[in-house]
Amino acid sequence: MNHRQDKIVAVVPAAGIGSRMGVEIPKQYLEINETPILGLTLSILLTHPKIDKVIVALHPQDTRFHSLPEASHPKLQTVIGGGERADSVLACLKNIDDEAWALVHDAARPCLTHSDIDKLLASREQFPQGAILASPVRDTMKRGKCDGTIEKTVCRDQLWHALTPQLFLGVELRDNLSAALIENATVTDEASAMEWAGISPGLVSGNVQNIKITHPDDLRLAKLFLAH
Ligand SMILES: Nc1ccn([C@@H]2O[C@H](COP(=O)(O)OP(=O)(O)OP(=O)(O)O)[C@@H](O)[C@H]2O)c(=O)n1
Ligand SMILES: C[C@](O)(CO)[C@H](O)COP(=O)(O)O
Repeated sequence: MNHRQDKIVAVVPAAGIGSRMGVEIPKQYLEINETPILGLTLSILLTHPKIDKVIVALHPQDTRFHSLPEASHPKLQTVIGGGERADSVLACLKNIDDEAWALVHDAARPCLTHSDIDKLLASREQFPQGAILASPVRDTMKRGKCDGTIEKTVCRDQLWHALTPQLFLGVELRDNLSAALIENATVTDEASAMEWAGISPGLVSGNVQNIKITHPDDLRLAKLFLAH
């Protein structure tokens, strides 16, 4: 395919408060092996040879970012994020060239590998409209009822966990995300905005260790994964 211009801009939503983590400081500043999660995530992106620029969305009241060693990296730019993850992503997308590819990656996923980034970038040949890293569900899937019992077993064929990064042409993602938000569509990841616009993004099987740190237990898992 014609990549038009092969400029890759990483977009990192890091403006959340980490309420499910249940601690005082935003989870992206919790440390694993004495390094803040956001620092770990940024260093993976900043050291990837194909990533030209990294734009990070920060909470308006963020006081910690400037203390990270990565904060002064020449490839890095910051913007103020919004009320929801999608608003933060959109704030970043307003700062990228129309023809650049946006590689959107959660600050809270510090176990991403360069080989998974390479796999996603290479998938543009197969999925020119963009793709996401994902992992097929492994367990038997149940739909529950409000009373805590099982309504039914759900067929797990073709069910995937959506991971990040998610890769789309910046201008297309920006237009679809902004239109989906105006229409109050449910947009929990970039692919949902593209799906809303009638596009079928590709699914690229990624490393299951690329977890999102959401609950306290995830910190222990991430530490284990990063040790290997
Ligand atoms: N308004 C928001 C909300 C979330 N995020 C970012 O989006 C990523 C994934 O979101 P999630 O895990 O839900 O983070 P939080 O919103 O911080 O967590 P919680 O939902 O538990 O409050 C995180 O890197 C988070 O910082 C963001 O940039 N802007
Ligand atoms: C984008 C995401 O990480 C994909 O798994 C996820 O949707 C983020 O938000 P969530 O609220 O934790 O689902």
